[in-house]
Amino acid sequence: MSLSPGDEAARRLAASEHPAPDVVIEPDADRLARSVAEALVARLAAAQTLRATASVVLTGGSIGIAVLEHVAALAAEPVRETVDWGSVDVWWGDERFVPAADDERNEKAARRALLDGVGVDPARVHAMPPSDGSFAEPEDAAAWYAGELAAAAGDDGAVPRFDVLLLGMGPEGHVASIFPDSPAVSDERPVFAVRDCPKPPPTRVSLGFGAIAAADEVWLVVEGEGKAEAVARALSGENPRDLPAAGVHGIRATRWLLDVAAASRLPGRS
Ligand SMILES: O=C(O)[C@H](O)[C@@H](O)[C@H](O)[C@H](O)COP(=O)(O)O
Repeated sequence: MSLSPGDEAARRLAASEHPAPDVVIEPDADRLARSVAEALVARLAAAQTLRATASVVLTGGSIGIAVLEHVAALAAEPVRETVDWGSVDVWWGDERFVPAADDERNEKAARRALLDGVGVDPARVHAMPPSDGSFAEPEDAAAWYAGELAAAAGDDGAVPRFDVLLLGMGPEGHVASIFPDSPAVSDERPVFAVRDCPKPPPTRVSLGFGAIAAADEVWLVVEGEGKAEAVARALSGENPRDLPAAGVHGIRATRWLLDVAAASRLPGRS
């Protein structure tokens, strides 16, 4: 008995457990950042038409912050969709465990790029604690953040269902602060401390694979030739222990949002 195309797709989806990732390629890093910003505004606005609130998990890194800068610019343009930022829950995928005023903080960069200019509700901005806050140790900061996630999740469990979870990726395939062959790849907690991180600063707090998988959509935003090999390996099903970016999936969608350079090692692209 031959399967109809719809049956075949359902069979593949069931077999794959996760929807197949989709790949979007933009000409360069700036147009990638703007395209992701437009898509993020549309997705959050759409979520708010359904339930008045929306939730996003931000990432650090250069392209992650560039996206926020473009979102801020869009907020100043007469656009089709508008986001009620006062009803958006903002979380982080990872954070450097350094003083709050340190320029290395992902939160500080996100506030400067977007949050301080769009009227977010302070009670809905869920920053991971700094090293000069209430917690002297990153493990305690992580435990507190796990409580924040669980409180927001309510009956849904340990982690709320995020509408969009943004991730950058390092040249060796790390996402958030989950690095290859590190304890983080097998840590099943939703959030944990990371020490001796290969990317400075060395001490961080990071979501784990389980929390990332709670997102409705996971968007990996990657630019540059230096990451092309890792992109190709991730999309060819590499072991997440060796290449963490290969191990992240959204419930409904996993989107690889690339510039031409980062996509250059994909089949048919070189
Ligand atoms: O805190 C961090 O450093 C980020 O969360 C990290 O995971 C980042 O997204 C990647 O390292 C990509 O960074 P670039 O976009 O700057 O290459």
